[in-house]
Amino acid sequence: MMAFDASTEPALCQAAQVAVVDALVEQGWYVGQGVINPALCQALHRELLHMAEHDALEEAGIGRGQQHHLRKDIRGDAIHWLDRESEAQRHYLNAMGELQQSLNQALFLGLFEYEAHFAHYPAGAFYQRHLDSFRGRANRVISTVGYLNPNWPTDGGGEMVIYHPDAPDQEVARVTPEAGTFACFLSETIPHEVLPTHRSRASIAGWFRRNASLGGVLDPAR
Ligand SMILES: O=C(O)CCC(=O)C(=O)O
Ligand SMILES: [Fe+2]
Repeated sequence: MMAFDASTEPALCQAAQVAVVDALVEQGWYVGQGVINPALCQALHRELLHMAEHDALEEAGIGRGQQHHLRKDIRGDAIHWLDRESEAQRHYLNAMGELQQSLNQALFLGLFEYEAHFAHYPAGAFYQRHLDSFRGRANRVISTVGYLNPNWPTDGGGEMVIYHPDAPDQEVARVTPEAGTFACFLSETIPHEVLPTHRSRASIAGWFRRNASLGGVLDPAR
C-alpha cells in the first residue's frame, strides 16, 4: 500500500487552492481532477469500506434534530462523521483547514468551522436534486466533495450533476466520482444531485460554515 507522507507532499494539490477561489468567484462552483493525493484517497477509501463492511455507518437522513427523517426516496447513502480518529482523517481535515484560510483571506467569508462525513452509496442509491443550505442548515456557506473510488468505469453511474444557480434545470457540469476529484460550490445557491450509482460509491461531503444561532441558541456543527 502507498503511504501518504504529509511532510513531503500536500494533501490537496497547491494549484487547486488558487483555482477553487477563482472558480467560486466566477461561477460559484469548482471541479478538479487529481486534486486529492492518491495515497490519502486510498487510506480514506479503505477506512470507509471497513466501516461499511462492519455496519459502522448510519443511514443518512434529511433535516436536523427533531426534523431528521430517513427518506430513501430522496437520498440513499450511509454516513460517518469525520472525528479525527485516524491519521488519514486528520490529514484531510487539516487540508480543509488550509483551504478555509485561503477562502477567508480571498473572499472575506468569515468561515468559522468545517464539518464533513464519509458517504457510502450502495449500488442503486442516489441523492435527488437539492441545495445544501436549507432551513436549519442556513449557516452552510461552501460545500466540498472529495471522491475516493479508484478506476470508476464510464458506465458506473453515480455522477454528481451541478445545475445553474439561476436556471435549476440547466446542467452545467457532470462529475465522475473518480478518486482524487474534488468539487466545491456555494451551498446556498448551487443545486446538485447524485445520479443513481451502479456500484458502491465512496466520498467525503463537507461544509464550511459560519457560526450561527437558531432561535437564540448556538447551533453547533452537524
Ligand atoms: O457525493 C456527492 O457527489 C454529493 C453529495 C451531496 O450532495 C450531499 O451529501 O449533500
Ligand atoms: Fe449536497
